[in-house]
Amino acid sequence: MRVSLLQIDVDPQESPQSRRGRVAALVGGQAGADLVVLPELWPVGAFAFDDFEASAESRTDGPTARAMSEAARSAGVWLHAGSIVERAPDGGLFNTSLLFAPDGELAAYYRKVHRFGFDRGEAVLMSPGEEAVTFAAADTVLGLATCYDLRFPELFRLLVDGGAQVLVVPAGWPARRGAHWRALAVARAIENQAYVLACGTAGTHAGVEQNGHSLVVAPDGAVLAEAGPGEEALTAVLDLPALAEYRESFPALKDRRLDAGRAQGR
Ligand SMILES: NC(=O)CCC(=O)C(=O)O
Repeated sequence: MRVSLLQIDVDPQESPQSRRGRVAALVGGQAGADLVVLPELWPVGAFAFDDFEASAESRTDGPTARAMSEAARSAGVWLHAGSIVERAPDGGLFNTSLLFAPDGELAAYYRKVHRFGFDRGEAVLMSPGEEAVTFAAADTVLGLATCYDLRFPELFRLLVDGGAQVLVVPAGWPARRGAHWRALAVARAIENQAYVLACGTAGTHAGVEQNGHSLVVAPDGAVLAEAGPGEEALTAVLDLPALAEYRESFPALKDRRLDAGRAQGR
């Protein structure tokens, strides 16, 4: 399975409309990949909180959904189009990832469960998603998560219980916590014996330097590919039969003790 992670530079000088056109062309350049992945909130910037309201769009027929549906169709690829600020029919905002099939259909969407910002930004401007989402695509099962979700291993367990073999994590991760990004992506791969595709943004927006350093991590924690800090297309080949063999030969997931009680204070 050939994957391409497009680590997009979110430059506030570039309009979302212009960036959408540029990203669509970049997706077009990945024809032949089985899955192309984009980062979190790349049309607006994950930290551009002041612009969330104005950039909110429909997940079915907003400008990003339409452009990415057409990009997936013309390249003939599965496209995880990163996330958008979704305006829900009731007016609420969500940080919503979109997965398009090679015919351009919106096959699945995931609303970020863990909102970042504590008492500001996304955490107060957006509503939380309530569901873990897995989806069979490109001859595997994808598990969907977004950025800050990386810090919550229990979400990833739900994805693995749902059959996920490839965990797709679009992000807008700040450079100042780059060490956490790498450690968490590798840990989620090892503990879940799954591939992790962690696709971040590049550049600086809203005064927050982005980490870049998108990662493709194998189920044993080996980093198969890592981007630099700038805009880049990162490619890798995932060996899905080897993943199944690895889970058989090192069956740690089967040793989970879901029956064990909570820790007791003594
Ligand atoms: N966009 C985000 O979710 C940022 C997460 C982050 O900065 C962190 O977990 O650290």
